[in-house]
Amino acid sequence: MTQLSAAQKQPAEGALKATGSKALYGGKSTRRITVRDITAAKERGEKWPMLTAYDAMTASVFDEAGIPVMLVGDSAGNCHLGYETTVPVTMDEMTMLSAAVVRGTSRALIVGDLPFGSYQEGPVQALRSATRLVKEAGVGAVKLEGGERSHRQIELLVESGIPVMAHIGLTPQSVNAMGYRVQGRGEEAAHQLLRDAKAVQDAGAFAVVLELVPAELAAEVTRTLHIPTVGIGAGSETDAQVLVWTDMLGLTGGRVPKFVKQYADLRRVMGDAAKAFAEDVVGGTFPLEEHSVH
Ligand SMILES: Nc1nc(=O)c2c([nH]1)NC[C@@H]1CN(c3ccc(C(=O)N[C@@H](CCC(=O)O)C(=O)O)cc3)CN21
Ligand SMILES: CC(C)C(=O)C(=O)O
Ligand SMILES: [Mg+2]
Repeated sequence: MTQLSAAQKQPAEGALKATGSKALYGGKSTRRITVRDITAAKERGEKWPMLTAYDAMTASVFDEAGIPVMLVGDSAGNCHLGYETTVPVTMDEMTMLSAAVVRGTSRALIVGDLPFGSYQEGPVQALRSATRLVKEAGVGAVKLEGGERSHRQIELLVESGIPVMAHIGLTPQSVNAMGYRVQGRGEEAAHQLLRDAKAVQDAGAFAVVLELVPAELAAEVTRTLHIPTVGIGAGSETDAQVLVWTDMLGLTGGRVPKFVKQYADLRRVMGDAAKAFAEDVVGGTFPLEEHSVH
């Protein structure tokens, strides 16, 4: 591993000065972050990062790096479990993965994604599913897709004491109906997105993901709402940014959406390491005396 520079070991002094010791990223608190901390960050005008995580080990790396919010995304379907889409992911799978991420972290707020089919029947089904993630996995909040169409679900969860992150724009669980297309282009679609954003805020969501919407529209939604917006393919003006961890670290096989920035090439690092191990075994150079017991 290369040595981290001093600048990489801790956030820039400027960032700390601007945000103070309460900052979600770079702040000094070691207790677990809550949705109230997220609300306070919007009041301070602070931007924050979110990453997905699907297992305890990866989550512990991001927790130690100071990532304040982790999403156990149903993107686990295609990024962790080998499905084509997020559609087949079950509550049993999300509960198991979410529990692992909670166990691997001590500081990050963990948000559990409600999978397709676990809340569409109505508010009561949504409450039953969300309760499972809270009680069995220990998540601090849940996320579900849909704006106006999901407002009754959001209302009941919030009334019941479960913080909800909403998700509008491109909603991948509806891939069979909408495809993976940019949402909110054109006047009518832009107005619908604004209505969806207001609906989830009015229903009590503490934050809202905006996926694959024009940057100008995402900026308008961010200015209009008092809850934070979390962008993915939604430009630079949202309060927070989220990426799928296997995309941003170069582990995802195949095509990656164009809004992803790749910060490492783990696929190559891991592939090279596997080949080096295989060559050592075949060539008899592993194990050596130092790896042996007598
Ligand atoms: N690995 C991965 N990363 C993701 O971000 C992700 C998933 N999987 N699975 C669930 C959804 C699906 N997502 C996707 C998938 C594809 C595009 C995509 O191909 N978009 C086109 C733009 C299409 C248009 O212009 O309308 C692109 O070129 O990025 C976008 C989001 C985002 N989510
Ligand atoms: C991309 C984010 C917002 C998501 O819903 C997921 O990873 O499942
Ligand atoms: Mg999701």
